Amino acid sequence: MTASVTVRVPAKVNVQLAVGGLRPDGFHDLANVFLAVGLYDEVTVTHADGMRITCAGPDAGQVPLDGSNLAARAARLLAARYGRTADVHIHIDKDIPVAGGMAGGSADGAGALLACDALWGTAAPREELLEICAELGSDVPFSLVGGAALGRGRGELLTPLETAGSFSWVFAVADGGLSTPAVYGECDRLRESSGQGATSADVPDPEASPALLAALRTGDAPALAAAVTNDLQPAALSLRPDLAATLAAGTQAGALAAMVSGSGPTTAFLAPGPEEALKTAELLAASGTCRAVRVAEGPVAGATVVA
Ligand SMILES: C[C@](O)(CO)[C@H](O)COP(=O)(O)OP(=O)(O)OC[C@H]1O[C@@H](n2ccc(N)nc2=O)[C@H](O)[C@@H]1O
Ligand SMILES: Nc1ncnc2c1ncn2[C@@H]1O[C@H](COP(=O)(O)OP(=O)(O)OP(=O)(O)O)[C@@H](O)[C@H]1O
Repeated sequence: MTASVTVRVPAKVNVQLAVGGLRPDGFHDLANVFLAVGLYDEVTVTHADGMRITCAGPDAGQVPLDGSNLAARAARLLAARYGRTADVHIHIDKDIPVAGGMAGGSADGAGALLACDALWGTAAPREELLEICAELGSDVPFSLVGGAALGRGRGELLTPLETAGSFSWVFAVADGGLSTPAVYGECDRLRESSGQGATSADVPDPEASPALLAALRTGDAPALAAAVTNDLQPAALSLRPDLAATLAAGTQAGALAAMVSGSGPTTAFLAPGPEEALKTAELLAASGTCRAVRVAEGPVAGATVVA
């Protein structure tokens, strides 16, 4: 019997996040262009009597260790489908910022699912794993597949995207987090207060930008920088006006593009290459406008069994 399984799962950045109108089910239709980047959580599962969750890492204190943890929910959903109990110790080595708009919880959900599938020998078909991921959250299917992909629907319906080469990113981690529903809610509020209306009847269908997809396909960082957009950025800035100073500091530090990562408050900066990314990271750290700075390349592979 396998004693333990470890799965490594990357963070994501949204290079385009086009947000459609509020749907009757409370979600928004998206054209969500995901890129997996090389900041990783590691999820290790071991047989146990009952379920137990532990977490290590600088942000570990902010991670729930009860049944609400996405990793615990993933294990329970898989166990229920295969008529077994989720008797497992889940340990999360957390390096992805918590509540930072980089899909850290989603990464742990996808990681625990893949790890339990290997530990228990359930060998669930890929389609079934993706279904469980979609049940866990809109970002979770992408954490499983990684690379680059266009997410339609609420972000869970994925089409892989062709990319060339690697893009260099700098991430500025902010103090505190932002709640994803609160940021979507603020997006609706801003739309309504501008007289536009916030429902699917008022907002045009979101579409992926052809220029952005071409930039990914050709590995052209300046073209990607010119095409990145995030419809949640005004809402994140409205809730966290201090992020404007971080964005300005990154631009001043030589970034080709500066944007809020997903629902924030992490901000993302595209650099021409890895050397320039290190330089931008140094200057950003010195600017005093963020809590920590990370550099990462993308695209990288999705959830992968490592041991
Ligand atoms: C901001 C992004 O990270 C961009 O990739 C995602 O859209 C959020 O994905 P997530 O964290 O997996 O979100 P979920 O757990 O599915 O949903 C949490 C809440 O976010 C809002 N939500 C999420 C996805 C979506 N397409 N529309 C929404 O309005 C809803 O209020 C929902 O109740
Ligand atoms: N394994 C987990 N790791 C971190 N947070 C978790 C986990 N499971 C549940 N959560 C809850 O989810 C909330 C959001 O955390 P997460 O790190 O996933 O945010 P995020 O990166 O902004 O997500 P996204 O980019 O998908 O919107 C946390 O405040 C926490 O309460």
